[in-house]
Amino acid sequence: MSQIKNAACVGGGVIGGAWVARFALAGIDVKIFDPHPEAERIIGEVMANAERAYAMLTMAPLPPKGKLIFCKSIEETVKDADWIQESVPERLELKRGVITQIDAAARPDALIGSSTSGLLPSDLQAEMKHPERMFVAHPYNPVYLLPLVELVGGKKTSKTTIERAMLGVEQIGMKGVVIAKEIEAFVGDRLLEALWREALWLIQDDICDTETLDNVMRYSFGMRWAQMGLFETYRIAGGEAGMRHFLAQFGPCLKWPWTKFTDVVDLDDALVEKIGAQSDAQAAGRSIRELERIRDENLVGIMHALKSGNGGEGWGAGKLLADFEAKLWANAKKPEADLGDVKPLHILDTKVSAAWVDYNGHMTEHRYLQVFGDTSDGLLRLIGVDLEYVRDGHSYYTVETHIRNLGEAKLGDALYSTCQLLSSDEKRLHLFSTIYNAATKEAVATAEQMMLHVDSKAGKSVAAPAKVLDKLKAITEAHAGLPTPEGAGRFVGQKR
Ligand SMILES: NC(=O)C1=CN([C@@H]2O[C@H](COP(=O)(O)OP(=O)(O)OC[C@H]3O[C@@H](n4cnc5c(N)ncnc54)[C@H](O)[C@@H]3O)[C@@H](O)[C@H]2O)C=CC1
Ligand SMILES: C[N+](C)(C)CC(=O)CC(=O)[O-]
Repeated sequence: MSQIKNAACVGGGVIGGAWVARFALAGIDVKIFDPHPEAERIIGEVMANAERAYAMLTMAPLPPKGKLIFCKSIEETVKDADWIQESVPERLELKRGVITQIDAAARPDALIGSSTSGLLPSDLQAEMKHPERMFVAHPYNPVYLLPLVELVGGKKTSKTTIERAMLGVEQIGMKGVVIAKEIEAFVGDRLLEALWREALWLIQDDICDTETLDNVMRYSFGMRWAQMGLFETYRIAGGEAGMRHFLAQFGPCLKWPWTKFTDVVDLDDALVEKIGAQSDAQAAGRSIRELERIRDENLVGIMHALKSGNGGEGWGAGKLLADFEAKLWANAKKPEADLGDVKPLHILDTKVSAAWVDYNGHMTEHRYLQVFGDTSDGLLRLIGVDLEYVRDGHSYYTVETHIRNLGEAKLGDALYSTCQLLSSDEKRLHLFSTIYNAATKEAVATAEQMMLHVDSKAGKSVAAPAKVLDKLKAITEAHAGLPTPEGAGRFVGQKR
């Protein structure tokens, strides 16, 4: 499949809005059709949450954000799209009608995915003229952060369509899994349905309340599931004899009356009110958007932890994030600069995200180090020390940093950083970076740093190769004519 350049989202609610964000943050223009009078506001709020989450998730250079274009009809929305994602309410007749309407207006080579939680693709594609290009692409909320998409073909879906869909979801940083046979609710939602039914019985029968049930999950097996899933968890639970022992020991329990979920609880008004009241108490006055932001921060933290898991190779969603970031760096515009320019190099442009703001209402201290770290990374890429160079076993390590905070940076402030080389030799790189407020041009912080070129396998400093030193020399000589930055050579402490 050629790259997705234009996407279309029909339905922009909880899921459709998050698909919009996922496509747009992957640099893809998105046309949207949703008759809801508040659709633009709702999708704008989802987009803001998504951008906040991505600012926490990665410092890799995202492509320029795709345009969001709100359309007045399905036809206008889908006519130029490479990928069309349907996310209207879970009603078969409504979905079938919308998908048939999409099919009639879409380009012959367009892919048509449905976000349905459990309807069969064969049923959805029944009235299409070109059913071969329709499939289920079932995501998990929030689509802009949870990478999994269940790809399910119907009786008339072509093999090529599923292959193209796999490439498409990979392009936007997601993990496509192909479900071998269509079945209602596919895999994830069947598992979730069983858990959900049992949970409702436990609340109905006053075994526990919603907070207790959620705590049982989040302080125990919920954490296991986030990285080991079910079967790997149980393999380990079988001890040295592994899965076969686990099955032998816990197989018989399956016949004991441990669960009731084969019967569906009667969601009568009393139970709805009981669950609603307990859920309200749990939320403790937090709005949905506030809960979404807490959820997103937690999900980012989990993915960061998994990114360094498995001995640093990454695990599960963390490895997927690492692979996606490597692609972002590889696809990023190669930094260009006139290395002989007699002025500090302009390296990084960024914006203070909500995740960077602390209880003092301004950018918190460790985020300055993050920006200075990304600034020195930007300088290193300019002299050819990029991920490929690092993979070849050499790098520059920072061995000393002195940061001065000169002012405050507030939520939403646009910032940029510059870098001046104070000196360099075959092993050392002495640099002075400054973060400026892009609007006022005032310096908000400086960092003086010493970096050492290393053989990362041997774990010792070695001379950098000529191809790097030549570039370093050009910059150092150009910067030799600059005034020594105010603050260079400073140390922490009061004047004696
Ligand atoms: N909410 C969730 O946790 C998940 C939902 N899904 C599936 O995603 C689909 C959408 O669900 P949600 O986003 O939760 O629902 P939602 O109610 O939040 O959003 C549905 C949107 O569709 C719009 N809409 C209604 N008729 C339309 C039409 N004819 N054309 C265009 N837009 C129309 C509505 O205005 C609304 O904004 C469903 O199939 C659902 O099963 C999938 C994964 C998770
Ligand atoms: C509750 N639900 C069936 C809509 C859930 C899903 O479809 C997937 C998810 O995000 O949990």
